[in-house]
Amino acid sequence: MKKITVIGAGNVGATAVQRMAELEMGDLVMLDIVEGIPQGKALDLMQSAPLMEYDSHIRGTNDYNDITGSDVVVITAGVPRKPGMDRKDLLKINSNIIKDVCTNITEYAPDAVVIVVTNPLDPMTYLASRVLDMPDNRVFGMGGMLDSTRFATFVAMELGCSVKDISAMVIGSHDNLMLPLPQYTTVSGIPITELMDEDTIQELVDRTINGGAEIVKYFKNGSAFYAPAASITHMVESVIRDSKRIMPATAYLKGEYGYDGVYAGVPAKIGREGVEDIIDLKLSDKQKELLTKSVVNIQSSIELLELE
Ligand SMILES: NC(=O)c1ccc[n+]([C@@H]2O[C@H](COP(=O)([O-])OP(=O)(O)OC[C@H]3O[C@@H](n4cnc5c(N)ncnc54)[C@H](O)[C@@H]3O)[C@@H](O)[C@H]2O)c1
Ligand SMILES: O=C(O)C[C@H](O)C(=O)O
Repeated sequence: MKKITVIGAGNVGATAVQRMAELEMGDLVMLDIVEGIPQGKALDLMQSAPLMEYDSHIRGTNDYNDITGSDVVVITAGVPRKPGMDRKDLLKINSNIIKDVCTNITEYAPDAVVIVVTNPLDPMTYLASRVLDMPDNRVFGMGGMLDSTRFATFVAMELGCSVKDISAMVIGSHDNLMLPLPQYTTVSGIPITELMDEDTIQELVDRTINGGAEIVKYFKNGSAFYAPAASITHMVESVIRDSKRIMPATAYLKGEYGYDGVYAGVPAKIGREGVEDIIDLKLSDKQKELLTKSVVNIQSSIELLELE
């Protein structure tokens, strides 16, 4: 059995653990700073196993000793935004949490592949990679995966077709400057540019960009977690099964798309080693311009990080 740890037993973390247990992806450890919460949620999930028929063991803990030997560690620890806030408003508070969590991962699970989920996603992934002191390919973020599943959902709603035939691609930052790519978003191989007019596509693009805020507005006191947990599960599965699936990931760029030394969302091959390859897509001039804005925005957040 593989060992998967999720740090943060809140909405996203606990839902991801539930999804991964139900798929029997491995034995799971759920760690949180609050005493009792991970233990109680883990026990509750274990008591679902006879009915849902999974043999994954789930341990809830506050002790980093329990993450030793993890193959994958997912970081969901952190504060979610409330209506009226940007993800960027969480930079300071969540930086401190990422530093604490990553210092412990370095000590207790130095061989794991680490997937960052905490917002603001792109600078938090950069920060995690600096604290973790691991090869850059073993640290990446989940953001574009969620944005792409949202885009796919809206395309299916618009066309009245099955979501199963849709493959969507969103790159760039996981914020208002993300870049949904219609020419690489297909229905059974047919680009949506062949199936809808420009105005309709733009409406779906705008809804995707505002997808997180749309949910925050409903909840009032937190953010999305079902689709984020599904996105985490999809990425972790590709690592633990070494499936080498290609999906959007917040990866460390070393010249790809013309950028160096920054984390941003790009299509990547995900396997046992983490990010095993990055696909350099051909973009239109307008898309290149928008990607630059997105990356410059990530860089400006990185500059605000207090790195030793
Ligand atoms: N990247 C994405 O696509 C994406 C999607 C959804 C949510 N998020 C982000 O994920 C984070 C978590 O969201 P949520 O809805 O689960 O929030 P939540 O408040 O439900 O859960 C967060 C958990 O983190 C724990 N925590 C805080 N500090 C900790 C520490 N130092 N060590 C261990 N645990 C700690 C809290 O006790 C809490 O249980 C937020 O920052 C949110 O913005 C990102
Ligand atoms: O919107 C948020 O703050 C949470 C997450 O990044 C999302 O896109 O749902």
